[in-house]
Amino acid sequence: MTDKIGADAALAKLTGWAKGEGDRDEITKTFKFDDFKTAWGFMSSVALKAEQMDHHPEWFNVYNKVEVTLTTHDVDGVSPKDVELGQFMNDVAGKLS
Ligand SMILES: C[C@H](O)[C@H](O)[C@H]1CNC2=NC(N)=NC(=O)C2=N1
Repeated sequence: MTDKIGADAALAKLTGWAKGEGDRDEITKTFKFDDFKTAWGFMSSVALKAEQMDHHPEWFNVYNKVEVTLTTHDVDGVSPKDVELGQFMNDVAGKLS
């Protein structure tokens, strides 16, 4: 079981993320890449990490853009798992950009 830390605590640790616009305790970021192939590579890397963690993003992809929302259903809010996955996404995107 993981702890709920809340969006503000997560945002203090993550570059470029923001509070989601929904009613839930969630964080969001839009990643932009050169093209669809690169966006898909990002999503593939993140998907493998998400499976390893048993922690899955909500995301929406159009061409080179991937809009991501992270929250933890098990605690009904943002947890350290969201920080870990969000940081992983930042790291992968940094290598692809
Ligand atoms: C049973 C399984 O461990 C859970 O449903 C996992 C799967 N992926 C998950 N992903 C996210 N984002 N939050 C969860 O609480 C969650 N729980």
